[in-house]
Amino acid sequence: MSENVKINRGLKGVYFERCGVSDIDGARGELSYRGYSIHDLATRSSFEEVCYLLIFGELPTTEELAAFDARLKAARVLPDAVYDIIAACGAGHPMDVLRTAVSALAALEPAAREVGEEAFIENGIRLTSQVPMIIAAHEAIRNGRDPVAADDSLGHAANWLWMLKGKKPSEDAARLADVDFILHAEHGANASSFAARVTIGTETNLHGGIVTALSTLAGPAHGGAAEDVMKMVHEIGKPENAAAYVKAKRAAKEAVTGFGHRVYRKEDPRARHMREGVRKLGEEMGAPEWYEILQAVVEAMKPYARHGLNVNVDFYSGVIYQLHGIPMDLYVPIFAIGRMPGWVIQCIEQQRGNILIRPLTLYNGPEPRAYLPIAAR
Ligand SMILES: CC(=O)SCCNC(=O)CCNC(=O)[C@H](O)C(C)(C)COP(=O)(O)OP(=O)(O)OC[C@H]1O[C@@H](n2cnc3c(N)ncnc32)[C@H](O)[C@@H]1OP(=O)(O)O
Ligand SMILES: O=C([O-])CC(=O)C(=O)O
Repeated sequence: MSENVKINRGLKGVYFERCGVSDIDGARGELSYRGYSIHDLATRSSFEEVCYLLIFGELPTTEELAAFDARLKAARVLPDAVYDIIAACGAGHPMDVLRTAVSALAALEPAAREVGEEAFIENGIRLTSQVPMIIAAHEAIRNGRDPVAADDSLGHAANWLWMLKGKKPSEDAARLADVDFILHAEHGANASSFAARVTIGTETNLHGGIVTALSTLAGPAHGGAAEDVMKMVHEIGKPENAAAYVKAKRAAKEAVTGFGHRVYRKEDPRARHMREGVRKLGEEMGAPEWYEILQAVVEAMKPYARHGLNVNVDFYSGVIYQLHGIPMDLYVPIFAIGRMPGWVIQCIEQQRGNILIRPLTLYNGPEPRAYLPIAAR
């Protein structure tokens, strides 16, 4: 019987559910949220509007957006105990600190234990505001500074940069962060969202799902890629070294980070917005060499572009963060800020008409055998 079973390792190409949130056309390299092209959203929308769209299914009216924005701003609070926990974890990787702080919120805020659609929406909005606060507070505390209080005159992206740096960002910097969050907001059954759905499938609360998602996002095959791309760019050093770097990686059969995707066979449609951001920002800041190194890597990868191997969303984002003077270990947490509404809606979708997610593994261990007492082994 076992010979006839088809195993889908990594669940490649398996549909496990229907979902009306985002549509990824891997063959054409297209992405939309609730029917709206990612290109329209990245150029014309705001992160707050995209959060509303993802969670409630429609673009908001002016009044709906104002009310939603007020809910996000009202949620910009953290219990004192969370600041103490952040301080105690001070030297840890920011992603570990973020996950620990979100887990602590589950224990500290009684509403976090509630389940059901309304509770998921309320807690999802709360966490969407709290996640950037935690990351910024950790960055301040580990550098011996007091956390910067949120500024309610600023939108989500500008407020995040304000809390991180303690100075008001330029309009361009805030817009670039906003676009980055929009591009990262939702992506179907990616590893972290799928993991969150497995957790919610056991009928637990939203915070449990988000802690799972944060754990899963952290690895280099998923959210950790932007940090690794930046390390790669530093290692390459100058554009003329890119070809030798790529050749050595491929000879060693190692992945070149920032390339490849489980679903896209054309370029990841999100990459073009980040590429343009790197090019412009690099020129404005008198540091065009980072863009040149990235483009030299793209050129060097062309001979290996079988199976549609192209850059993904995180190939360019690291350089943008670096040009803004953001430490490398914050790159994965920044992805988490953007992905919050995607995780929230995936958890909501899972608990609507929930079914426990529990696939099978095909046994290939020893044949049945007799138990031997320890003295006889
Ligand atoms: C936001 C995100 O999570 S996007 C992804 C971020 N991650 C990265 O950038 C890390 C580097 N990329 C990778 O490790 C992979 O591309 C993954 C994990 C993202 C996807 O992996 P898979 O779905 O298993 O890749 P896929 O089946 O499409 O691979 C096809 C072929 O391309 C190769 N390939 C895939 N990615 C890369 C890469 N980055 N560099 C070189 N070759 C690669 C595979 O080895 C495979 O070759 P083969 O057929 O000769 O064995
Ligand atoms: O969809 C995936 O597998 C990974 C990805 O691009 C994302 O989560 O944004």
